[in-house]
Amino acid sequence: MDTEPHGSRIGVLLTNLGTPDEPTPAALKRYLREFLGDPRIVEAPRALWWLVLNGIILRTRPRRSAQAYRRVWTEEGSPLLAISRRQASALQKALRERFEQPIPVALGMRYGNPSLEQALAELEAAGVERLLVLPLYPQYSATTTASTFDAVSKLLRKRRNLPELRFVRDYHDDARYIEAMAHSIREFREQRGTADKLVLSFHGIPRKYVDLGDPYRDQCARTAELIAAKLGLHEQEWVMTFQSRFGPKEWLKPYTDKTLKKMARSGTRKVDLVCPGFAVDCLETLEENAMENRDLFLDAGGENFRYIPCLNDRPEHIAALASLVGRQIQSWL
Ligand SMILES: C=CC1=C(C)c2cc3[nH]c(cc4nc(cc5[nH]c(cc1n2)c(C)c5CCC(=O)O)C(CCC(=O)O)=C4C)c(C)c3C=C
Ligand SMILES: [Fe+2]
Ligand SMILES: [Fe+2]
Repeated sequence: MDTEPHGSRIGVLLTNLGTPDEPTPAALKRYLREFLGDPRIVEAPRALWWLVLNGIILRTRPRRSAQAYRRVWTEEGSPLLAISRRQASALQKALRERFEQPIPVALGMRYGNPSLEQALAELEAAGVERLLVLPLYPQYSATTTASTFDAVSKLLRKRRNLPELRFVRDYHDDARYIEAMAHSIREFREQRGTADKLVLSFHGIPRKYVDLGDPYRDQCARTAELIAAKLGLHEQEWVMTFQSRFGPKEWLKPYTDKTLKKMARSGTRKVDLVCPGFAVDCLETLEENAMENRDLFLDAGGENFRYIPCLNDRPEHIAALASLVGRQIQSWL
């Protein structure tokens, strides 16, 4: 982290969801207990949910999830964490170049490690008095963005001397983010040819949350439309879907897996799939899409399934994030 002292002492807390420390049932149990215990993630009567979580889910899911994580684990550890670290250091470098002063960037995960507490302590130690929180969720959802806000404000409750605070709510229609997404898809297709259909797959949430006012689905739809428009795609050349369903209740539709199966059965041969809502490749993109959903599409009669990686630490992504930060901290400079 950039710690050279400077008058303005602006800092950025870059956050993402988090990941288990190891791909083992024990580590998964710790991670899932924290994650699924968050009332923003599962809105259910607490006592009842505690029983279901501890009595059923945490007895079975950690083993299954650990197996899935093992399929994507790298020498550097969890992809989400390894890539996020690269992102944070690239962003810090870009900010220093752009604003000609050190702007420390600390990485904190909503669940697991490095924790938000560790990241806030790093920034405090660097003398940061003006803090920008940037959750890497392009589309706002109470389950993710608001949950990060809850956790940061809870931690700041312990401080006597608060920093001046800004919080990025979302950047679903940010021109540089949309352009970075379109550029990455265009580049992929220029190198490898164009498929019959582009699937833009977002993480789902329970449908009820949207019915109660979560703007997530509308923001995903807007992002998808903007990317498709930037690529000059016709209506029949792309589709927005929602993945990673959890539990028996209805989630946002159309579901990614069911859509892929239907497409394969009705004659779509070549599919490209991209995940604009994930700033970083992770279990949900690398295992669920690039492995499970690929198999599903091919088994149902599809010929070619190509997964287009997330923006990760691509230079256009880092530049888009740096310009987002720039807009937020303009009056602090
Ligand atoms: C139980 C409900 C869940 C909601 C609501 C939910 C929303 C949500 N999640 C992300 C991003 C990610 N989720 C990831 C993993 C993951 N998600 C859930 C459940 C819900 N997510 C679970 C149980 C898991 C863990 C894995 C598993 O056991 O299946 C990840 C990947 C983390 C990694 O380590 O790689 C991300 C990223 C968003 C954006 C979102 C709402 C918009
Ligand atoms: Fe999730
Ligand atoms: Fe999943």
